[in-house]
Amino acid sequence: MLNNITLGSRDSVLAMWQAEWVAGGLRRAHPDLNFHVTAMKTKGDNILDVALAKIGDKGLFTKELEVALLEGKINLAVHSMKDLPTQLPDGLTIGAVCSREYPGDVLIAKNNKTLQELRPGARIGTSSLRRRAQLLHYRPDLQMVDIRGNLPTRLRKFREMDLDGIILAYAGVKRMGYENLLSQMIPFEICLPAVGQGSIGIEIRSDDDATRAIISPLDHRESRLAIEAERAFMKRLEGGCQVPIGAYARVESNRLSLEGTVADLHGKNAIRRSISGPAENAGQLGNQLAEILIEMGADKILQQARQEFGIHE
Ligand SMILES: NCc1[nH]cc(CCC(=O)O)c1CC(=O)O
Repeated sequence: MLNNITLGSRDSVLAMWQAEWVAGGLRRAHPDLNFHVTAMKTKGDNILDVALAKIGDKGLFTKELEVALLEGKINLAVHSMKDLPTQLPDGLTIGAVCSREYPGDVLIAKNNKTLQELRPGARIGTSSLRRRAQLLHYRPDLQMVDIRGNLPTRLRKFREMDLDGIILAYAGVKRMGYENLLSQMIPFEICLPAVGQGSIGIEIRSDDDATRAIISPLDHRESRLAIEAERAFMKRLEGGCQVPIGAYARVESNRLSLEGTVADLHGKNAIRRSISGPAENAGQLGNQLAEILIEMGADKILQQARQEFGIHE
């Protein structure tokens, strides 16, 4: 009988918040079982001086957890869905996708300015190629500055480097209790989120039916299908989390609508289309939307981005 369950998490404050949130949900669902969170460092946490896109390794924030999972040291791994590569190692699977937080990006800016109000040539901190590409498409005059690190570090750099603003995921800002710092919820028309952004996923061993059953109360069907569509879209485009791809899927009344974009790093070209269909065809819809974008030249934009930033997939 499985009654002591170990959850693995990265050791960042946000990751630990998320893991404790999952543990809390599991404790409410199973008052008779014991859950505890164990933290570990990942490669992405250790290498802080290199731009993320240049490290060029899928699973930067997940691999150590996956090894622990495969070795049986933990029963499940809690991840930000957006950090989880589309291709999981053999023997592992996503056992549950939790109810999604608002998935959009936000601006934290000096004097609470919006993107529109920023001074010409304003310096904006982000290490994400997706944010960079879409923001430059909206405001080509902006100067994008690479800042890495976890949320507290990025906020510190925002102040220390005297940046005009930084772009973050709303979900992280909310979970860390920084909502009072928000200057703008960036409209989806300007910036589509990263695939899976705002959702917490639980990874398990594929053959571990006991853990799968234990976590099933935390699975949220609409979020799971939406993210399945987004991940299929990204997989077809062969993008990791560090390519200029954005996507946002929603499920309403069992219909799924998906919007996706591929943008070049200078903001000159941005291809953006949407698709909708029955929610149970989530994966197929994601794949189809990717095909449409490829037809329009998305693969050329991505190829160029990979060359320019030396991304090795
Ligand atoms: N890139 C790191 C990361 N991974 C997940 C989140 C936010 C939480 C989420 O998407 O669920 C963040 C912070 C950010 O991008 O601002």
